[in-house]
Amino acid sequence: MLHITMIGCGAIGVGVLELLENDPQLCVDYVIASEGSEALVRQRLASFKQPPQVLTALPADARPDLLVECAGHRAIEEHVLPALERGIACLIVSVGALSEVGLVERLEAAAERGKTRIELLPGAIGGIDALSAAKVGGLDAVNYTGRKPARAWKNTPGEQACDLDTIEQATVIFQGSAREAARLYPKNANVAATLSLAGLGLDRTHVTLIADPHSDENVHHFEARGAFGRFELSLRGKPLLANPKTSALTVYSVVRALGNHAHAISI
Ligand SMILES: NC(=O)C1=CN([C@@H]2O[C@H](COP(=O)(O)OP(=O)(O)OC[C@H]3O[C@@H](n4cnc5c(N)ncnc54)[C@H](O)[C@@H]3O)[C@@H](O)[C@H]2O)C=CC1
Ligand SMILES: O=C([O-])CC(=O)C(=O)O
Repeated sequence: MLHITMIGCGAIGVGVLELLENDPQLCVDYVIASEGSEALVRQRLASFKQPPQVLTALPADARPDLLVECAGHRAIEEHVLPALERGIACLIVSVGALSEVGLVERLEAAAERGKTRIELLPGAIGGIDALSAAKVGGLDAVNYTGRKPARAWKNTPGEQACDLDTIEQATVIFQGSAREAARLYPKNANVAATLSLAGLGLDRTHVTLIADPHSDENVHHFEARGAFGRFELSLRGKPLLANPKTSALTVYSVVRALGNHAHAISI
């Protein structure tokens, strides 16, 4: 059985715990919550048969097989870097955090010192295997378009680009590099950052973001061209009820990745 520590227990975390509850090969022993939110998280987990222990930091003597981050950018600094130094393998869902200058190098150095590994999860997007394989032969262009319901862009610079409450047509709220998208839209830039890391990098991946008042899906579309040929992928993700910014596929991506570590065959 694999012993897991989960960082963050919001929309993704609860979804993952629900799906793992009856898996005999995976056990989440600890959930690490942010300071002050422990009681709320315990309440969220009250209906579980064997709820994980809720703490604000991993105990010094804990030695999980895997640590999975489902929390947000700050948690990488707070929990993932120290865990890597301790030799704990980490799975990261907040891939957008890696667009911060120098963070990739710090994660690599911490994993090397701890003689362990970091796995960046595909989350809300697919085709990352094909894109990173295509990169081996050389890529010429990667263009990504993220289209979400207007309400998903609340509290982002999208509010300055248009009136999200009254737009009647799908409206482009951003066009530029993945680096700029990550800076301006940190909570919506995970897919752009993942495509950049697998493909052409933050400066050469072109991003378009759209607020769509008629959509209730998170639509991720990208096109890649290179020596391998060309492919495009369009993924119409259903948002989670608990957080409309997050696609349900992200939960399944975490469960798949954990299962691949525990089961005899990984796919
Ligand atoms: N790779 C991908 O495709 C996607 C990645 N994400 C990332 O996953 C993260 C979580 O998403 P949701 O569960 O929908 O968000 P959420 O807001 O529902 O839940 C996040 C939870 O993490 C907790 N948290 C925040 N900082 C923490 C810290 N430093 N230590 C411990 N707990 C902390 C919060 O209190 C909250 O309970 C997002 O911030 C986003 O960056 C989200 C969607 C797709
Ligand atoms: O669709 C999602 O779940 C999240 C998303 O767009 C992103 O962070 O890039």
